Amino acid sequence: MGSTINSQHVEDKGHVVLFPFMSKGHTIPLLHLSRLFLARRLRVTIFTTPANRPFINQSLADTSASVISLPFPQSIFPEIPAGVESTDKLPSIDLFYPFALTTGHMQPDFERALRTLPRVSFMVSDAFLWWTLDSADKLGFPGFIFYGFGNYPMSVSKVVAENRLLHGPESDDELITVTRFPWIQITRKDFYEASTKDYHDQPSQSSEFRMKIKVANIRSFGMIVNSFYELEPVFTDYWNSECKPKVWCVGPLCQVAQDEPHDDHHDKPIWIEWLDEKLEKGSWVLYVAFGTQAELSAEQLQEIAKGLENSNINFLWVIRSKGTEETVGWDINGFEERVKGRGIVVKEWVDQRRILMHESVKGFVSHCGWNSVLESICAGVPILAWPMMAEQPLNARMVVEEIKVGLRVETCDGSVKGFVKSEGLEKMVKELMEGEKGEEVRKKVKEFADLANKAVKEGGSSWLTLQSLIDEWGTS
Ligand SMILES: O=c1ccn([C@@H]2O[C@H](COP(=O)(O)OP(=O)(O)O[C@H]3O[C@H](CO)[C@@H](O)[C@H](O)[C@H]3O)[C@@H](O)[C@H]2O)c(=O)[nH]1
Repeated sequence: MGSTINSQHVEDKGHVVLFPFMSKGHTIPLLHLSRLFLARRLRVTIFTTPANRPFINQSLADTSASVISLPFPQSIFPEIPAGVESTDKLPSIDLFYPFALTTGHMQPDFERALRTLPRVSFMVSDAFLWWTLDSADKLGFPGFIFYGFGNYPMSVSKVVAENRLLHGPESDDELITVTRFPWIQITRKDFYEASTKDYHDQPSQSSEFRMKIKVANIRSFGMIVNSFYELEPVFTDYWNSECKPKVWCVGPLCQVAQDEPHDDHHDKPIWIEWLDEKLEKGSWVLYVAFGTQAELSAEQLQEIAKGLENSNINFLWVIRSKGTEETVGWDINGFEERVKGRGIVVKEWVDQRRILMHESVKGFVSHCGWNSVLESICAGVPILAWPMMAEQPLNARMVVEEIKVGLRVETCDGSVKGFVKSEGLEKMVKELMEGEKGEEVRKKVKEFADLANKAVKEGGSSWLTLQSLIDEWGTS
């Protein structure tokens, strides 16, 4: 899992094309995967768009990966502002479907560029870029898809859909037993479709997108999954014995970064210095962050602030929500002043993995984006699960009920995506950091951290799976 892969080391054991979806949570793991291919002596070409290119160039600056950017098409949907080329820059995540559908217009440019490349052995592209499978088909190389999440949500969703389980109950909060996995109970609110404004307002865009993805699934030669066998053996076995296409678990991909050195003299952000100080004093810190997509209301942000303030726990809170200072009644400066010495708020991009790996960090309040879950597991940090959208409610169920590496935040109406009052947060933060249940999940997450580490080491399950993928499809 070396981190420096320069051109001298790369022999031509095949050529892989990668096309990540334009969203950080989808791009970051595929950049890690590209390092793994380079380390196994494959040539790598990554496709992206001009506005996303700097992030990719910077992430892979020390490698020989080639990056090609294709113009992002003018959207036929007027709501998508010109210049927006990634989901985190959308004015609202409600525009996800128009954005994703717009990418389809890149297909001609993609195919023109592919025709100029050395022979491609295989492609790994995000399933959200369904049209790339068409291109692979036309140009005669196998295409694999990547979703960015694990086998648990995929398997549960499949069983729920096939058995039309969401059609039965009268209320969105009623518990439904997942027939094939009867120890799991879900509610309609665990699913994006059934409970969001987005679905009801844009049923045609949503179903058009889902249909395209379904076809891409059928066309693909397999799914590359950012997970490891030992984390979800039941769901991986279920998928590979009863469903298609085959899944290849090659993660956790964030482990690729585990050997990356940090130049502490030249590269030490103030929040890492702050964590160092806490560590010196023997104090524990709670990390609070909700990924790159979640949109929290000003009201919800205020409740978080109050809950953290009242908890008396040390915390590092990364905020990306728009409109914090501007919102009436939200005095973030006053809040920072009051919690000075005990808590800090960061409004910039952070190296999340570095924070989670810091020895002072002993808990993570997370929206349960799959990358955050894996990064927390790898760092041995237990999670306070607070799912907000997409497959996050299912990830939260897995974290809390299946692998038991976290607790769930208390919502005021008890539902999976309900509003969280300061008291509900304060209570569960204390339980995670100081309580008995917190201690149990802390112990459990360390066991999985160990398994994750073994999975990616030479001879481990993910290491072997990647090798068999390359042996089967790599050599051109
Ligand atoms: O300041 C920041 C903010 C984020 N990150 C990284 O960005 C990624 C965020 O990914 P994730 O935790 O999965 O959250 P989202 O950005 O919300 O991810 C989207 O994509 C995921 C993968 O498909 C899904 O699981 C989520 O539901 C979906 O919201 C992680 O690697 C973080 O470490 C940073 O390094 N610094």
